[in-house]
Order: sequence, then C-alpha cells, then structure tokens
Amino acid sequence: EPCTCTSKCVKSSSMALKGRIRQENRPEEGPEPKLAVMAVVYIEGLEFEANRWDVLKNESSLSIDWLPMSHDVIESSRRPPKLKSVHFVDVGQETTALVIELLFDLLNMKLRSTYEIRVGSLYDTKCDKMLDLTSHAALNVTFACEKIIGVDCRDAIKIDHHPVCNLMRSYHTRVIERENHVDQVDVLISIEKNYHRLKKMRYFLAYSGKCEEHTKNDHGECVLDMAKANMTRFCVPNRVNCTRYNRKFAFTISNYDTSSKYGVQICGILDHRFEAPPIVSGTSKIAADVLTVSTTIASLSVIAPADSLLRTLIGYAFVLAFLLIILIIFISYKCATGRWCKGNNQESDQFLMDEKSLTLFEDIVIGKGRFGTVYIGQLSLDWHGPVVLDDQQRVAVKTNRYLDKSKKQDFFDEIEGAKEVGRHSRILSFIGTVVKNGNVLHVMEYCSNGNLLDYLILKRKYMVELQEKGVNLNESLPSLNDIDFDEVISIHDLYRIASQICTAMMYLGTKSIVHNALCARHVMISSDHNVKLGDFGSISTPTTPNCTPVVNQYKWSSLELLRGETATALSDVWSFGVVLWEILTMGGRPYYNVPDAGIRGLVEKGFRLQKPDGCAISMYQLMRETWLDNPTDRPTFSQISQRISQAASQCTPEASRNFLTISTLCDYYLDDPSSTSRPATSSLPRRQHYDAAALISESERLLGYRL
Ligand SMILES: Nc1ncnc2c1ncn2[C@@H]1O[C@H](COP(=O)(O)OP(=O)(O)OP(=O)(O)O)[C@@H](O)[C@H]1O
Repeated sequence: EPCTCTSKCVKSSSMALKGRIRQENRPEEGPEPKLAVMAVVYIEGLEFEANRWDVLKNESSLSIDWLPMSHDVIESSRRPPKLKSVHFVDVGQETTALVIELLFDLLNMKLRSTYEIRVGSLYDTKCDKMLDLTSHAALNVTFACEKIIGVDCRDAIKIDHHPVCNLMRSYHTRVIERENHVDQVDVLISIEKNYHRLKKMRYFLAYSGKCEEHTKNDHGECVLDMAKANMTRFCVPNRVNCTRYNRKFAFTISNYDTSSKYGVQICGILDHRFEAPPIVSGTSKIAADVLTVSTTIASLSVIAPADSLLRTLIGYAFVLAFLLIILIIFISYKCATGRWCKGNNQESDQFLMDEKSLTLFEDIVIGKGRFGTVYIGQLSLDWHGPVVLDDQQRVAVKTNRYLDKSKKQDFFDEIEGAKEVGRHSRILSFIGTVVKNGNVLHVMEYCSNGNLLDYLILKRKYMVELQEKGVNLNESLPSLNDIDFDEVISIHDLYRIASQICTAMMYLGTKSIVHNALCARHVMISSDHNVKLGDFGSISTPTTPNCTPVVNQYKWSSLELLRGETATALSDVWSFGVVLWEILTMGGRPYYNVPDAGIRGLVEKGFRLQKPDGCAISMYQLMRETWLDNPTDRPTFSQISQRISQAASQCTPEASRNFLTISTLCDYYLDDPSSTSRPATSSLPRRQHYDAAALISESERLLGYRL
C-alpha cells in the first residue's frame, strides 16, 4: 500500500520515550563468555506499526553511551557493550517497543554501570523519511551486575562503600564577563577538613549543574538532576590519572545563565566500583548546596580588552589577587606538611612549643616504630602544661627525621590523631610539637615501663626463672626470700590492666572514635604501672570511616575489617579480645606462625585463638564473644569491663591462686618462625604447620560449644 504521507505521517512531538533494561541471562557461546542483555525502549504514539519503522545503526540514529557517573570510565580495559540487534515489537495500543539487544563482555558483566540510550531518529519505511527524535530526552538505564542470575559480580558490592557526599565546606566564585555579560563562573571549593586525613578515599567527584525549578528557596536545597550534572573528578594526593587537588577543587561553569540557580554536590569515592553517585530514582533526587555567585566579586570581573583602561587594570588587580590567594594556599599547604614553616597550621599553634623548652637526648633511644624513632627528652623546669610530668620533667619524643615522604604523612596523622583524641587519665597525653633543625618532634607523656607487650614478656621471663628454681608463687609462704615482687605480676593485676584498657576504649567511644590499631604494643605502662593507651595514627570516626586493616595489625583486626567492611567500635572489641589474650598469655604471640596474608582465611573458616594456658574459662568465653562474626553479637566495652571486674573480684590478692603458672611448652611462646635460634623458654620442636583443626576441636572441648 503506497504511503500518502499526509495525515497519516507521524509527528515526533506526539511521541514519548520510556525505557528500561530487561536483563536476560543468555550467555553466548565462545572462548570469552558474553552476556546478551535486552534494553527495551517503549515508544508511544506509533500506532501498532512496528513493521513500518526501522532504526539505522549509526550514531545519530541510535547511540549507547555509558554515563560519566559510571565507574567504568576508569577501567581502561573496559569496552562499551556491542549492539547485537535492534527491532520493533508492538506491545499494545499506541505503544511500540524498540528492543535493543546488547552484548556485554566479561568485564561489563561484573560491573554496575549506567548507560544513556539515545534514539535520535527513526526511519519511516512507508514515507521513506527520517523522523527526528532528538528533542526527546535520552533514557538512562542502569545495568546492575548483582541482579543477573548466575553472574559472578566482581567481589560482593557492599553498601558501606557507597560514596560519601555533602562534603562541601565553603566555596568562592569568580565571574568572568565578556562583552558585558557573564560568560563563565569559576568555582573554588574546599571540603570538610577531616576528609583529607582519610587515607581510604580514592578520589572525589564534584557534580555541578542547574538546580531544578521547584528548588525550595534562596537558602533551601538545590535539587540537582545528576544525570545532567557535570562531573569533575579529583584525586586524593598520591593517586594517579586524575586532576590533583590540595584540599580545594576548582572547576568552571560555562555558559552561565544568570536567571538560574546552580548547585554543587561533592562526593568522596571510597570504592571505584561505586563511582556512581547516590542512586537517583523517581523523586528522590540528590540535594546539593546552592552556589550563589557573589556580586562583589562579579564587579571585579575580567573585562574584554576593548573596554576602558581602568577596567582592564581592575581586571589585572583581580588576577593578581587571585594569584596571591593561590600563593597563600600553597604556602599554607607547605607549612601544614612541615616542609617550609616552623609551625604547622593554625590549629597546631596552640600545641607548638618553644624549641628551647625541650632538651632531646638523642643517645637514649627508647623504641623504634614504623613511623619514627622514640627518644627521651626533658622539658625545662619552668614548663607548666596540662600534663603532670615526673620530677625530672621527662617526656618521650618521636622524630620524623629519617622517614620517607609517605611515612612522614603517617607521622603527621599520628599527631593529628593524638590531638583529636584529647586528654584522659588512661590515654597517653600528647604534649605538643617542637620544630628543630627543620624536623618536627612529637612530644608526649613518657611511660617509664614501656609498652605493655614488652612489660608482660619481662615479667613472664622472670616468673619462668622462679618456676625453674622451684619457687611456687601461689604458696602462701614462698620458699625463697629473694623474690623481687616488683618483677612478678598477679592475675589480679593482669585483670586491672585489661580493665584500664577498657576504660580508655570507653572514653574513645564517647568521642565516636575507633582506634583501629589496638594491640598490647600500643598500650604504654606508666611508672606507677597504669595503662596509657597510645598510637592514634589510624583512628577513624563516622565522618572519616576506615575499611581496611592497618598494616601489621591483621592479627588484631576484626573479620569485617579483614573483609574490607567499615570498622566500628565493635571492631575494636575484637582487637581488645586479642589484647586480653596477649595479657593472659603474658605476651604470647597470637597466631604465632601464620603470616598476615593467611589470617583472613583462617578467621573466616571459624578458627579462633586457643585458650591461654591457665586462663579462667569465663575469660576465654569473653574472648570468644569478642570474636563473634557478627559485630552486634559482641559485648560492648562497658559489658566487657563489668565481666572483667567480676572475674577480678574473685581473684583477690588473698586468693590462693593469684599467679599464673606458665607452661613454657605453649606454641605461642615460640619465637618468630623466621628466626633460627630456638627460644629459651621452649622445649617443643618447631611446628611446620598450624594445626587449626586440632586447635578448634580443643577449644570446642574446653568450652562445649561449636563454632
Ligand atoms: N610515650 C612513650 N613512653 C615510653 N615508651 C614509648 C613511648 N612511646 C613509644 N615508646 C616506646 O617506643 C616504641 C616505638 O614506639 P612507636 O610508637 O614508634 O612504634 P610502635 O607503636 O611500637 O609501632 P608502630 O607504630 O610501628 O606500629 C614503643 O614500642 C615503646 O616501647
């Protein structure tokens, strides 16, 4: 039937596009697995005439693009899905479905991404002409891996790794005028301070665009249409392949429309699989900060050269002022990292101490850690700060002198962490910083009994010596008079130490701080044998979450942290359980011959540390509860504290068994497997393999419950 092309011709304005992806799991044969996915676009207004229409497979007719908000743009090996076929189907009155069949390759299959499908024109076979649809909005369709049955998504995508948004703290705008009308607006944004310290943040995304018309009011929220918003990616320092930022983001809004309001949303990306912004669906759009262009700054705009000399000079003045601001920002950055200035930033000024107030004894090294060497120092007698020092005014001093660049950052993180934690009787006090010969010195309270691990080991060794001499400390009148009672430690005192660590952790809880690196090595023992919790270089808060175990801390890390989930106070509870184990073994080595890389597998299989020899069943039961898979099943620090106090009350100095009898045969006293010398305290042959199954059944036998 010939086409008359009069009243029967279809007008594009009478059409509407609606679409969705209907995923069909149809793997394609071949060397590389592929997945065919149907994208169905409904076109209303075509009147049962599927066979009348065609789509040309060229870009202006049909384009399929992933949106920049999809994480896939940073996967360099990723290819766009291939178009396999496209055809029309009548699906009901006035509605025709355009079925687009796409082929996804393996990588596509494993990632979540959003595509923009744009049907630019349809070919009307009857009238032999193109129907232009470019005025119709493109369709966004999301391809979500986890919804496809049988596809093994790349790792499990976890909700915890979604972007963290609303990070903007303040902003400045600069208007560029050309020929007396606003041409573009440069925007300089700074973000919430704490985010700079968050090592896990991979990069930041700034979304900007016009606010939707129903935006509430001048001070209200701006509702951004994220699909249309412009996106700029900013790297955290030391990351490659994207624009670096130094606590500031700069981007440009071109073709600025003075009659519209603009908004900006800054999101931090923790996990590149989730570059997509918080999901925008239906009416729940993302609210962004409104950007108001300052008129005072606008009046200093750069004017086209044709304008008067005066205005040109003003323009230059503006550029100079801008450069000056950049210079100030640059200098403060250098100061903040301690490279140029004596002091750090504003905040640290209150902690910056006069160089003359500190005498550093560089020949007295009290310890070495990953982020610096610790020396003894002495503050001048006229120094009176908030921390009470011993009569010699001794302090511990950590220096960043021999550290490389990346470790220097960790050194500064530790100082920042100590400041954030603040003061408490069970917390190692931060005293201040001193700048000496260009190096920053971290001055802290000195604990003459060193760290808890060494403290316990020393006491254990002395007690083993006594045992070998035949002394039984649990007898009411020990047979030898020459026992140095300062060198032994009672079970009651072990409980006291554990309980004091709990108090420190409860204090952190009041500030919503997660320690992330709790272990006996990071607990100091003061001259009066009390606990001072230290090492705050890895702390996290709800606004600066942490989701990876700290290096060297795997054996103390909770299951969720080993799996890359976010740490909470209940993750610290797990670490505390390991510390309690260290205390009740008097410095035993947890998982003594398991390398860090093997810990996650072992813990996931249900393996837990064995019961320390001589440890009360109630205390081992407590440890096991701190190592439960589900964090919310674990006891809180206040419950732990009560249970330890209960145990301590049954173990008074008058009690008959107040000292541990140490079995030197225990595995966990074996030295580092890499060392060749046999440990002095052990007569056991070295085990080659960790016999997890045997230990699990032993634990079960003792406790009477299954894993
Ligand atoms: N305030 C202090 N008082 C007494 N001794 C200290 C003090 N701070 C640190 N030390 C000693 O110095 C050692 C090294 O401390 P540092 O904090 O540098 O490293 P670490 O905590 O042992 O390990 P890392 O930070 O590498 O995990 C400690 O183990 C401890 O023995």
